[in-house]
Amino acid sequence: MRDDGIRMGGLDKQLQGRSKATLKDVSLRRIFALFRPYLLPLAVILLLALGSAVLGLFPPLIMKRIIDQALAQHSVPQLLELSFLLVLLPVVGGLLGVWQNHENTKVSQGVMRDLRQGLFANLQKQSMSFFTHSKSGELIQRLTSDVQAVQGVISSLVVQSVTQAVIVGTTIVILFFLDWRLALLATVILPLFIMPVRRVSNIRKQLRFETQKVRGEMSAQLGEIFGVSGALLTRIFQREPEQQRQFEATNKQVMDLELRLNLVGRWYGMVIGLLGPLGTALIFLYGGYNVVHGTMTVGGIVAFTLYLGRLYGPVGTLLNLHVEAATALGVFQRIFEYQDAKPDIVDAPGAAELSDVRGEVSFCDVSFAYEPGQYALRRISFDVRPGEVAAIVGPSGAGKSTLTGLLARLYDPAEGRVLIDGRDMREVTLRSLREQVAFVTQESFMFHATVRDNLLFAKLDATQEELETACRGAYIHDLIASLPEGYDTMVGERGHRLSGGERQRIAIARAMLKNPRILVLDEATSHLDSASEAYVQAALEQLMRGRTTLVIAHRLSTVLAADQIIVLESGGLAEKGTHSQLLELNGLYARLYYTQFAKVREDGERPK
Ligand SMILES: Nc1ncnc2c1ncn2[C@@H]1O[C@H](COP(=O)(O)OP(=O)(O)OP(=O)(O)O)[C@@H](O)[C@H]1O
Repeated sequence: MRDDGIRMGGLDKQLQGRSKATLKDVSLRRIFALFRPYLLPLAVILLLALGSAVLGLFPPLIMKRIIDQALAQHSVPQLLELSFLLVLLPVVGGLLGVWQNHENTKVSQGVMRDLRQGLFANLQKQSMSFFTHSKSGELIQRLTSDVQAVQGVISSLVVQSVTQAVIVGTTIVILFFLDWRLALLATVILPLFIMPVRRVSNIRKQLRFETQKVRGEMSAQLGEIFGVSGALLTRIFQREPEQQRQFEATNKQVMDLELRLNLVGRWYGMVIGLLGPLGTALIFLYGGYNVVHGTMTVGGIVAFTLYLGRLYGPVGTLLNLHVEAATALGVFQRIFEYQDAKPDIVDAPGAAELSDVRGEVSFCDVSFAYEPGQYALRRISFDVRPGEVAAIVGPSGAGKSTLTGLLARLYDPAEGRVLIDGRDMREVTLRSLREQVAFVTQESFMFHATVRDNLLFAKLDATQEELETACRGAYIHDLIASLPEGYDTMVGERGHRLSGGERQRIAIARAMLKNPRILVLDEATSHLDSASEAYVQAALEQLMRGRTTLVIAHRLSTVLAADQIIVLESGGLAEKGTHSQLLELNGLYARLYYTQFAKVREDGERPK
């Protein structure tokens, strides 16, 4: 016990030091607010619990009567009657218990559903920067097992605390009613056990927070390692042993934390366990003395010790509840953290609908930084007229993807404005803006669902005819039709059963279904063979027809066909103009042309 105490003291300090930085106090009011929609079932639960508590008060009194009256008077009818009551009361209590348990589960499951729903809704509102800063495994952990972890506490917090308090209260009254001196003796030892509870609770709260955090890290690790891309990378580089070691380390951390969590409070549990025997011994000593002197009956002592069980048991439970509830606060803290995450890209107050879009895009002095002070784009200005194609070129890391991301308001510029048809994007609703913009990137994500579902993602109410028209336009219909179940064929996670070019063409069909005015394309670099690339190219040409297009260009034909070329370098606008204008300048574009694009020409493409 001493050993635990010493260890706990060290840990206590260590965790308290850390807690200042990481843990805000989670208000109980906020937790109770979760139960507001369930006031009626809660009232039923409390009534049932009170009923059980009151029923539980009778057996010791009945036993007292059996010993002191029925047995003393040798009355068999009285004995039968009282024994029958001794059976009847627990049966009724048991039935109430079953009902209460059912209501409990309904409320706790309801609260958990609400928590998950709220978290999910808030995560859906977050901008892309939230997701680039989080690990998906960790998000899943908070939504699932963190929420699950509060289940036990939800019912204990609400129901147990009240019922146990009622049992303690009524039992103390009865004890004093039976014999005030004995009652005093039985209750004076209680404060001894209450004192350390706060400290134990705090340590457990911190440890629970830590444990869930490490569990979150573990989920994140697993999500990456066993995701298709991660699994592939691991196998190619044969990093299985290292990952095994990393996992072992996290796994051990979880185990150690759980062990510490279990250890803290074990000695305390043992002390609470001593409460009953200690109290009973005192009562038998003092009560027995009174029986010897004829001032108390044997039935009185028996009833008294039975009530003691009803006093010490619930006191122990209440104290433990405090500890358990505090432990759960650590988990609530993690859940609330995500519930409180404020989305940074939201509709401005009074934002208007963007309708009848012509498709004019303007960047006016736009600067952007992912991290404060580190600009990924600096003072970019250009205009693209409706239906025009702007090719964006530049060395790797120049800011091409960042620039296109601003167009769908995945991020907001730090300075300057992005305009569509002369209107600042931030003045229109996100929904109406994003309806007008479609992306086709190199990595075309497919959900693990049928081809049809993946297509319908772009337009939920599209008819089969619309799907087929789009797929024909994207040169993918024949392939889909040849799959075993046609449009109802499942595609694996990330569409891995389809080739890169096929996935891209499905993505193009998806964009066609969406039918936006503005298009953002990230051209495939080299992972497509020439036949596949020809299909993708033809599909893209169909898609671009009549739409304003910003294309991160890697192909010579694209830059040649573009109405203007925007050349980026280290986040700045280096040059802009047509192919021939830029070649004349003999600057960065000319250099790129002779190194990057001329290489493509050697591969068979011919400049016009
Ligand atoms: N989520 C992010 N957080 C922080 N920095 C980022 C993030 N995404 C990109 N960057 C940085 O911003 C700069 C521009 O990146 P961007 O992806 O826009 O370049 P790019 O021109 O598209 O490159 P590439 O042709 O290699 O795809 C780079 O320095 C990059 O490291």
